[in-house]
Amino acid sequence: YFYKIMWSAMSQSPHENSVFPVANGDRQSPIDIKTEEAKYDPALLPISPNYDPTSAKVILNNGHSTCVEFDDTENKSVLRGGPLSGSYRLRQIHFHWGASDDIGSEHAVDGKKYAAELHVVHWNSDKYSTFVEAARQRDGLAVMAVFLKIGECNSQLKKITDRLDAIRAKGKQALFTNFDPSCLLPHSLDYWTYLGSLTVPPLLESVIWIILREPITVSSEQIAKFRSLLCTAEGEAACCMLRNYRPPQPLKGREVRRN
Ligand SMILES: CCCSc1c(F)c(F)c(S(=O)(=O)NC)c(F)c1F
Ligand SMILES: [Zn+2]
Repeated sequence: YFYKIMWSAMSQSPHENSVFPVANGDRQSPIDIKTEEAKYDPALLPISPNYDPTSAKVILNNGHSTCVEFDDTENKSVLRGGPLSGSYRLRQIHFHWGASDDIGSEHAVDGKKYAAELHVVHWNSDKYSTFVEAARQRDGLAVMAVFLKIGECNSQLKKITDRLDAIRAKGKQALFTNFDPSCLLPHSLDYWTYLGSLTVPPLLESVIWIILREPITVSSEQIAKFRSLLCTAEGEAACCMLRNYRPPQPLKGREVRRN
């Protein structure tokens, strides 16, 4: 239901700012990370993802991205450490990309954009009972972001891109289990962190962002497969999902820290 509210609102207005005043809020995402201004914080712990592959359930096309959803009825797959207090339970992963390989990520690094960006979405299951409740709290969500740059084919991402043909139209889903999203993380888990928001309506300012500094490598053909997804349902005039990233938003005095 929350999901439907989120996405239906997106189709109501051509301009998010008019429908969602929070779009002009003080902690909007994404941002352009100015590496020289990021402050080293010795108190920041290493991040500790601990995912059970059996918690993966389905892969789906929601009309705005492809996502893999996980069973979050218990603390089977959690993220701890880093800037977080307590356990954040894995909810879903999804991707953002652009119409060409020179753009596509949501966050930028010193003005540089990557070809795509993976988001691993978690919610604060220590303090809140559900994802929907957590999504309305300032410390409710933790999203780990991984940049995707163009190079060799990524054999781990292939587990996802090989399934996209089965979920080409909006609303399609397929069983997808025995998958640990750690397989999509880079060797180094060094990160930047800042307080931000969802990057899709309702743009809730409830996200603790953890942006991994090392990108992973994927092939141009793999990103092209994302663009072949449809943002339209079966029976509707087909429209390809060519891009789904929000541009960087004003920092408004926020601090970006690094470990
Ligand atoms: C199940 C309800 C939506 S879960 C979700 C999502 F689908 C999404 F796209 C983003 S995002 O803003 O785009 N990226 C961080 C989120 F933060 C989310 F929490
Ligand atoms: Zn996202």
